Amino acid sequence: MDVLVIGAGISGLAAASALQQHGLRVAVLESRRRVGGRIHTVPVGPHGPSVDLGAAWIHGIGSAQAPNPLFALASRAGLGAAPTDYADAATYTADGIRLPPSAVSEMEDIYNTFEQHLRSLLRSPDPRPALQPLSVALDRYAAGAGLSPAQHAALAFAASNHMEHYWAGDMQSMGVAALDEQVLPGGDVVLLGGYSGLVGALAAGLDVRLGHTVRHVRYGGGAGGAGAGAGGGVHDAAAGVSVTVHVAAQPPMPHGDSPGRHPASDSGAVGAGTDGGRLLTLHARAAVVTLPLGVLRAGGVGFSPPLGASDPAKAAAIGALGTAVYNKVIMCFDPADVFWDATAFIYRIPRPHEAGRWSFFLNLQKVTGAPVLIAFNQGAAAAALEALSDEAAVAGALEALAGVYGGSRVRRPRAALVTRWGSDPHSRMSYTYIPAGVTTAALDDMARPVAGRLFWAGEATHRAHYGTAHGAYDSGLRAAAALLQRLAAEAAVQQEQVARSLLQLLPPSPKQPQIHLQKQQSVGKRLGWVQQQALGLEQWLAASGGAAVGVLDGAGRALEAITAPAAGLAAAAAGAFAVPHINGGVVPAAASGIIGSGGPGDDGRFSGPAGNDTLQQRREHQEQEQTDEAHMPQRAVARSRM
Ligand SMILES: Cc1cc2nc3c(=O)[nH]c(=O)nc-3n(C[C@H](O)[C@H](O)[C@H](O)COP(=O)(O)OP(=O)(O)OC[C@H]3O[C@@H](n4cnc5c(N)ncnc54)[C@H](O)[C@@H]3O)c2cc1C
Repeated sequence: MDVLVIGAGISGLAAASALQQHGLRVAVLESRRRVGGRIHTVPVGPHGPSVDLGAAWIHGIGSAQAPNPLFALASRAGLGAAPTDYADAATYTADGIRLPPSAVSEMEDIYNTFEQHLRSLLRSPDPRPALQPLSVALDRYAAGAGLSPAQHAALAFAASNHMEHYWAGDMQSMGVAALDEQVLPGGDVVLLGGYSGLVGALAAGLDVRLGHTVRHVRYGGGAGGAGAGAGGGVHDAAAGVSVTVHVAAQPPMPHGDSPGRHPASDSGAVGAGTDGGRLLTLHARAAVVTLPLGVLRAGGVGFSPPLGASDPAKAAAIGALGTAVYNKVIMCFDPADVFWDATAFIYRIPRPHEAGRWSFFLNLQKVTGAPVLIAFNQGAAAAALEALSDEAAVAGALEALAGVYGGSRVRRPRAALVTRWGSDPHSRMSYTYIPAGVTTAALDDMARPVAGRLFWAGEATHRAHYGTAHGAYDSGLRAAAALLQRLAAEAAVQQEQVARSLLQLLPPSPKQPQIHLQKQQSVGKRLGWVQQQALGLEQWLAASGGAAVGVLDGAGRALEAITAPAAGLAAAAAGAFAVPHINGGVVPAAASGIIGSGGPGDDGRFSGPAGNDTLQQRREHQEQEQTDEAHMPQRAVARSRM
């Protein structure tokens, strides 16, 4: 296996898909019994309409030139989408008084000015204002701007609607730096058939292993990686990564969770091994870790070496970033029972002791035609909701609606679903927020690869679009690109070493090219994964004034061409040859170490000036030479891809 991707959420699927497209062998390890993670579309009740328990909106479809990648993916997959307009709303007090448009408009104006003020704080050279809690910033702003108590209260409600419902933390917990993100243009849409259509399209053709709960990740350091050389226990650093997985005893159900289990909880799949499952260790060259921040923080997945040793900043970010809880109470009614406004949204200004509870409802009937009302709760209110039974949670939502519409008008839903993302063992959160005292730089810490073996993706690793599905998707592509770049760099180093070995076999003068060509082919076969390209070699031998050694991969594809400088063999013989190094640099090498008359014997050993060293020993010598010669003057070198 080349790469193990941990987690089959949208970030893991994006990474796996990209890596597989580049020819790598990839397995995705997923603890749940379904793909999608925090994206999960299910019917509300038997034969009910499909609803999203997790992500529902594509936030900002982008422009024609730069579309939101998820919107582009949805379009390619033929998934329908419907826009939502947040201004298409009815706003009520908790006692059912509807605010006139002028009051709503005044409230929005106050909020917009406040938001501009916060953005100016982000641009301030003094970092401290960006670290304060949003609630403190709001109170200070209200005092400074001379807002009346009514205006202050209106601003608090609008800020809750805009900020708490978007980032899902409480104003007291979230910091001003939360605004340091990018918002894609084009307005928001919901996917008509649900978000799971997107992950289904991404997962097609991938090797996804459901019911595989990762318990431990051992990793070594590739050359030059952060943390390289840190103690990895029994794990061989050069081998890449070893992942210990608990495989659930029950056969995974690819299309979802078992009937009767609450769909948002998936609680049965992370067992302690008591369910008769088995432990398995898988090996790969590298891994992409997409574990949710909540799972990382809970510590259920171990890392060797510990992340705190390999990347202290990442370990600190895992502890510092916020794990927001956002929950939905999804109620499906008989079409004849629809009692609420025909607007897309219903906002309710909560009573002071309700702390933002039951303040935001989405009317799916306006958006998709389904007679469904979704109540959202965030932060502490959402966490508290998880302790309630489904019946009690629905009763709370209906009671709030009764305050708005009158008890006699409110009907009971025929089916309902209540999410509990905070206690879901596979996520332990809804999404990441930026707490007071923290900046979005922590998200970069989350994203940084570790030891050249562990690449990180997931919404908590995206500085510009954290907390979103498109940010998660994009982070998967970013991690895949970094991993590919790393493997390519390592391959280049290996190719360079092979090229050195090939060059060692060249004759002092190119009088007997065929003999040495055969020897070189022999080396190529012994190396297993590389063959020298005969044409390039013949050119090299024939020209002696500079030509190319080509290296092919096992499938015969050209990986690299290493071209000698114009002076070629003559220059090399004179002791000033250079071969390309990763990232366009060069590693100079003395002619005496490169040009020799030896070649591989039948036993695979080299003979010649360096004695009877094995190929491995010779490589080690060469590595030592590289180190010793690092300060030698460099000559021009050309590097080309064939
Ligand atoms: C209620 C709610 C509403 C949301 N609304 C929106 C929205 O409207 N728009 C939007 O853009 N975003 C929204 N989001 C956020 C969005 O859903 C996430 O940002 C995104 O889905 C995260 O994807 P991910 O791949 O980073 O993580 P995940 O989807 O969580 O994927 C991680 C995967 O790792 C698996 N895993 C966990 N532990 C292990 C283990 N030990 N071994 C193996 N696998 C493991 C998990 O099961 C999961 O499948 C919402 C989220 C929630 C919860």
